[in-house]
Amino acid sequence: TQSTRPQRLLGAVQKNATRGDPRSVVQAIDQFCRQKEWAMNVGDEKGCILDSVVSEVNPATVLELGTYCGYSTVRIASLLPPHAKLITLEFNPDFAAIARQVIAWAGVEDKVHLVEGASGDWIPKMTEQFGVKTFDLVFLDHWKDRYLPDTMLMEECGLLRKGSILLADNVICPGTPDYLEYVRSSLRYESQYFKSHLEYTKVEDGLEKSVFLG
Ligand SMILES: O=C(NCCCOCn1ccc2cnccc21)c1cc(-c2ccc(F)cc2)cc(O)c1O
Ligand SMILES: [Mg+2]
Repeated sequence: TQSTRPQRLLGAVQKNATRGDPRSVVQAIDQFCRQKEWAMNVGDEKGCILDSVVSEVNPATVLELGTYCGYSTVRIASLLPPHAKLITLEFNPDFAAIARQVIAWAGVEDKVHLVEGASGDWIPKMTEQFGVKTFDLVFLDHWKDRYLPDTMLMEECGLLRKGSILLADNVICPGTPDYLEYVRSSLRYESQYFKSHLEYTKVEDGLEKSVFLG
């Protein structure tokens, strides 16, 4: 039977990356996606912007919406302080199964809690299920038409505090126009656009960083 792209990506990690070395896992995935098959990881160019935001925020609690194969999960987890927690949500069970193995290969499983399900169902349960009061950083990288409703849901559930950072991928390509309009016009957010490119291509894309003002 045919393998899937995530399965082939995992194979490239197991072949080319060193167990327990998150940076080598990131490099192996980027090499696979540049040389073999494109895949929707945040990628190396936007990944550097992600790294700088994570390092600046130095978060104790992180929520990632959209795990896919775990590329950004590994990038973020490798930069977290010792007792920090990263909760990552993945809707597709096949993607989640691959991501668990990529995360384990990188040796960051102790910092990561991968949850399978839909953001609309899980966001209201974050506090009771994981004991998280608020998130210091949220990385939005799931269905592009869910960025806005889920941001409003996080506000309603009290998961954002004064200073919480939202970092959104793909605000240009595929695009999240309603989300961009909201965070850029709302008096409750201070937003900044980081111009970049769609992973592994020359197409414009970028990350939007928005600080919740409370
Ligand atoms: O679609 C994308 N990502 C989302 C995956 C599903 O996410 C579903 N999903 C994951 C948790 C989760 C929780 N609740 C609901 C849905 C939930 C995505 C797409 C592209 C892209 C750009 C140009 C193209 F020509 C084709 C594709 C690039 C990206 O960087 C992306 O991130
Ligand atoms: Mg993305």
